[in-house]
This record gives sequence, C-alpha cells and structure tokens, in this order.
Amino acid sequence: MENAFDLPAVSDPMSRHPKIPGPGEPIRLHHSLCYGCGDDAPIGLRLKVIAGEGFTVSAQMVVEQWMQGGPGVIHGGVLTAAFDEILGTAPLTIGAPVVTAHLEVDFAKPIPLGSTLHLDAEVLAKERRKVFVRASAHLGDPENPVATAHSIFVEIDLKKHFAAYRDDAAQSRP
Ligand SMILES: CCCCC/C=C\C/C=C\C/C=C\C/C=C\CCCC(=O)SCCNC(=O)CCNC(=O)[C@H](O)C(C)(C)COP(=O)(O)OP(=O)(O)OC[C@H]1O[C@@H](n2cnc3c(N)ncnc32)[C@H](O)[C@@H]1OP(=O)(O)O
Repeated sequence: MENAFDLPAVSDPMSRHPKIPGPGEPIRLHHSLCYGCGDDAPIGLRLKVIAGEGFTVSAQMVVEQWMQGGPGVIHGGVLTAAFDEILGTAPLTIGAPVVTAHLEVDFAKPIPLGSTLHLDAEVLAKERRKVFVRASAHLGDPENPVATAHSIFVEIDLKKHFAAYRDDAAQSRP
C-alpha cells in the first residue's frame, strides 16, 4: 500500500464531465445517509457541495458546538471529514466515482466555533484509476488558509464496490 501524495509528472487527459452541473449549481448527493452530505443522516455535516469552474468544487460549513474538539475550536477529525467530502466530490467533475485511499491534512490555525468555513477543492491530476485532489479551508480570506489537504482517491465501479454492503445502509438508524 502506498502512503504518500506523490503527484504524477504527467496527468492522464482530463475533461469536464458533460453532466456535471454548471458553476454555482449544487452537485447531487451521492447517498442520502452519508455522514458528509446526506440529508437523512442522523448525525452529519450536511455539506452542500457546489460545482465551480473546471475541476473545482466548493462548500461552506458553520462550525457548530457539536463539532468541538479543543475548547472553543473545531475537532480535527470533523475538519478532516469535511475535507474528505469535498475532496471526494471533486472527481465527479471528471466523471470519476471514487473512494478515499489516502488523505493528508495540514492544520494551520485554530478554527473557532461559530466560524463559517469555506472549503475549496480541485482535481490536479489523474493517473489510471488514481485521482489527485487538493483542498483548502479559509474563514473568509482565501489568501489566509486555516488548513489544507492533499488526497489520492481511487476510481471504483460503484455497483461492484458496495455490492456486499448496500443492504446494510439503513440498518444502524436510531
Ligand atoms: C463510505 C463512503 C463512500 C462514499 C463514496 C460513494 C460513492 C462514490 C460516488 C461518488 C463520489 C461522490 C462523492 C464522494 C464524497 C465523499 C467521499 C467520501 C469517500 C470516503 O470516505 S470512502 C471511505 C474510505 N475509503 C475506503 O473505504 C476505501 C477502502 N479501500 C479500498 O476499497 C481499496 O483499497 C481501493 C478501492 C482504494 C483500491 O483497491 P483496488 O483493489 O480497487 O485497487 P488497487 O489496490 O489496485 O489500487 C489502484 C491504484 O491505487 C493505488 N492505491 C491504492 N491504495 C492507495 C493508497 N492508500 N495510497 C496511494 N495509492 C493507493 C494503487 O497503488 C494503484 O495505483 P497504480 O495504478 O499506480 O498501480
């Protein structure tokens, strides 16, 4: 298993998928019970990911009290989950359904409760099934990121990958 974000020198050709919504339009949920984006998830971030230009997407998230780690600031795992969601959605701009294989997060500054976190992600390259995606988070000033993330997602056959688990999707609902 590889474990580093190592951008390929040359990317496979990438083009914007014709069915991806236009810039400013929301990207459809991939699963209504998803912790990251699902409207029906009992607990979750409920991120609404918006398509941008090219291979970019964005989202905003208000940091609520239940997302707390250290007193008064976001939990690192919650921020990582938000990154995972937006990073994992970006490959849809090139038509690639993916799962997370590798995710690195750099936490630059504390993120206070009550802040509005602006998340931006961009597909940088594709190599065979691997999709290389970068993201950053800021609190209103894009030149002043509070965290960044680099990730490798791997393209999957959706039906095959989840075939063994799909029937359990709603079983753990309270
Ligand atoms: C559970 C949430 C599911 C969400 C996704 C649902 C639907 C997706 C549809 C649309 C997406 C839309 C929105 C998505 C939004 C959020 C996304 C959240 C995503 C998650 O939260 S998802 C949960 C966590 N995630 C997993 O549950 C994955 C567990 N894992 C595996 O299922 C396998 O491990 C897999 C499939 C990754 C690979 O397995 P495999 O057998 O198919 O392929 P193989 O091993 O041959 O790797 C092929 C090439 O990837 C390279 N490679 C592999 N692993 C690497 C690593 N760690 N680092 C660097 N490179 C790596 C190899 O080196 C080779 O590279 P090369 O071509 O160079 O040889």
